[in-house]
Amino acid sequence: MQDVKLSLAYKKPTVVFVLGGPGSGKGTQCANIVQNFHYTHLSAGDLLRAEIKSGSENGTMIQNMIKEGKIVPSEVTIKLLEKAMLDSGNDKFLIDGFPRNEENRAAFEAVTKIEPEFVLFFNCPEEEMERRLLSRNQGREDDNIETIRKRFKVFLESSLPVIEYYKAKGKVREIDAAKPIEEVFEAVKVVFTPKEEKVNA
Ligand SMILES: Nc1ncnc2c1ncn2[C@@H]1O[C@H](COP(=O)(O)OP(=O)(O)OP(=O)(O)O)[C@@H](O)[C@H]1O
Ligand SMILES: Nc1ccn([C@@H]2O[C@H](COP(=O)(O)O)[C@@H](O)[C@H]2O)c(=O)n1
Ligand SMILES: [Mg+2]
Repeated sequence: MQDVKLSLAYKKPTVVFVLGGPGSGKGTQCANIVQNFHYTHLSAGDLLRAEIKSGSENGTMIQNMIKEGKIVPSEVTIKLLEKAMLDSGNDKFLIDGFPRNEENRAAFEAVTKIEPEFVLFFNCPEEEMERRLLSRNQGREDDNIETIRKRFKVFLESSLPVIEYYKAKGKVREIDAAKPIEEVFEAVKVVFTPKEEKVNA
């Protein structure tokens, strides 16, 4: 892992944290951003689910945490993110669903020495997020009403403070995520379009 750290420090990658409640549309919008702005999308949740499937020694622990809507220890998630960043060959990343709590945030900064360029925050009412999750139909073990309620609680208690932390630093770009997918992406595009292009448009 030392090589990974050295390489990431050398390349000074651009990182955008993509945050928002469960079902706010992070993954959906990241897919759109990738097509238009040459970022690599890394979903912390997807990496953890892949780790379970791989039969890793941490698999059972991760599976239990996800079923309970709990946040996996940072050490595990950061190792997966670092490896995925290095394997991608890119130097621009959308890190979706991370940092999820203060421990995630502080550990990522300490280990990688990377500060996010900005934080994209999809703000969406809970009733709308619940509707979306209950009709997602992707076979996720945590898309049931019992776990969804736990995930909402964790979001309010542990993830929102991270967003507040970055707000105080002027790094949050907030998007109204309750609108239809295309309208949300129109607002996202404005955030990713360089200032000089906006002036010339
Ligand atoms: N703006 C939108 N309007 C209506 N449905 C949406 C919108 N954005 C996403 N969806 C749908 O809502 C569901 C959840 O979206 P998505 O998986 O992108 O959310 P997420 O924030 O990544 O969720 P999670 O935190 O659980 O991974 C999907 O079925 C998606 O198609
Ligand atoms: N930083 C993270 C991100 C996710 N998890 C766990 O995965 C679950 C699903 O995450 P999604 O972003 O795909 O919704 C989440 O509820 C956590 O259990 C995590 O531990 N740490
Ligand atoms: Mg997602």
